[in-house]
Amino acid sequence: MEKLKIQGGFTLSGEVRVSGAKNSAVALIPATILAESPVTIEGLPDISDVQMLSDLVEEIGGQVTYENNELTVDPSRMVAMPLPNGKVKRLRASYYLMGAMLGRFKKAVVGLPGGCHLGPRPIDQHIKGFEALGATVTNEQGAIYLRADELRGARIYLDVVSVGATINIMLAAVRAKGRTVIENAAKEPEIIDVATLLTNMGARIKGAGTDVIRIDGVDELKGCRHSIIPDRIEAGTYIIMGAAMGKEMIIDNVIPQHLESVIAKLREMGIRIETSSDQILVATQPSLKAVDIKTLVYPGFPTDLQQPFTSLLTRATGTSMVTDTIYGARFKHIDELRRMNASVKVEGRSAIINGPVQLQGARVKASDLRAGAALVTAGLMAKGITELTGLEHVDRGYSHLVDKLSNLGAMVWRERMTEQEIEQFQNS
Ligand SMILES: CC(=O)N[C@H]1[C@@H](OP(=O)(O)OP(=O)(O)OC[C@H]2O[C@@H](n3ccc(=O)[nH]c3=O)[C@H](O)[C@@H]2O)O[C@H](CO)[C@@H](O)[C@@H]1O
Ligand SMILES: C=C(OP(=O)(O)O)C(=O)O
Repeated sequence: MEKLKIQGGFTLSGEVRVSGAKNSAVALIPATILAESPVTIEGLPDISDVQMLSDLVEEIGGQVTYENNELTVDPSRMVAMPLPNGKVKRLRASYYLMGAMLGRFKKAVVGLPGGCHLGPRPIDQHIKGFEALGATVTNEQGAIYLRADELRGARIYLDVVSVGATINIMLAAVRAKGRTVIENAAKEPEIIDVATLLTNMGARIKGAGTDVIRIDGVDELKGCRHSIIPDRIEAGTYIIMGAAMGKEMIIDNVIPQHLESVIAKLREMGIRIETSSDQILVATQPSLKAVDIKTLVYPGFPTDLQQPFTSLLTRATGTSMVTDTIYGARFKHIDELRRMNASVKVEGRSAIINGPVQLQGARVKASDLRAGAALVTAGLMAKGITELTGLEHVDRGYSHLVDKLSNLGAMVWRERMTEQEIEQFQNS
């Protein structure tokens, strides 16, 4: 087990290249199950969620090769092997195995997913969608059993705008008979990316990226090559780090339109930001203004960036409020920020931050992926050394974090934890 150490206070400059999008990758890999011949995905991030999903695809008989961030899956010998336990519990996106296996085999057994603990994360809308397509769905001892004699297109109105349900229904519906219409669909860029792959495989999908998606089912899908979109959340994390500590820092391989809500807020704080077609330049300023943030579905401010943004707001003058309308309990990082001298309190779905304060290095623990990103951001800003544990969360979503930050001039490194530290960590 390792911990991350950060000696804070160093200016960040130079260029950082963003990796492929985690939330696309974790859907694109299960989507390969639907093809009859090999699918290649280029530009995948080196993160544990990708490793986990390619292992799961291998477990059901996929032949997987992975080299230079390029994954090829030959799905021709796959079978509908039950996956009730094990790796499926270690990430959220294992739920996409349900839609993909249901589409291809008309049956699946997949354990309930894991992922970040952000309060309740039900999958009722996924199940409602599968049932509308004609599947029988039961929950038996923590695993979802799906079976259908035949999948038939249907009109599905999502009661909650859900990224996961939108993609999962799309994965099953591409192999249903007739037309499926998903209403009140999520509009995140990752949904367009998955629809692009499926379309290249031969699927007929219209409207991905809008709130009505129409899918005409086909009898067969073939292999193809697909290049993944850049990770807007990883990019946003580096922009926030640059807003805190950057001197003309450049974020490369980014689609600035994916981050308009974040860029607008940073400009409101007084941060200098310049955008070009695939790069963003960010430079901090001596004094930053407090702002309020409310997370919303895309294109609103992403919930996945509210935690690192909270760390940045400790430097702003005045009172800021961060309200998470997607996950009302996504505030486990706040206690840790307090250990670092932040003046933050949580009231209901909001965190209230008073600044500016000088953060101090401390021993802190990442309770989830973006809590980790928040604490790394805080560590970069802090006086002294910050020690971060819980790196298994961070490794789910940040490719080569230490190398990328070191190249920007940060003083950051990983160290093996002692037996005593591991015991303390496990008991905390
Ligand atoms: C692997 C992946 O892509 N993860 C992202 C995905 O998670 P995920 O797909 O889990 O998030 P959803 O968009 O489904 O969830 C949005 C909201 O809807 C609720 N809900 C969702 C489904 C459902 O069946 N019933 C229900 O009530 C959730 O509890 C949440 O409050 O979108 C989230 C919201 O942008 C991001 O934080 C995650 O990084
Ligand atoms: C919540 C997240 O991931 P997951 O849905 O995979 O847990 C995230 O990426 O911030």
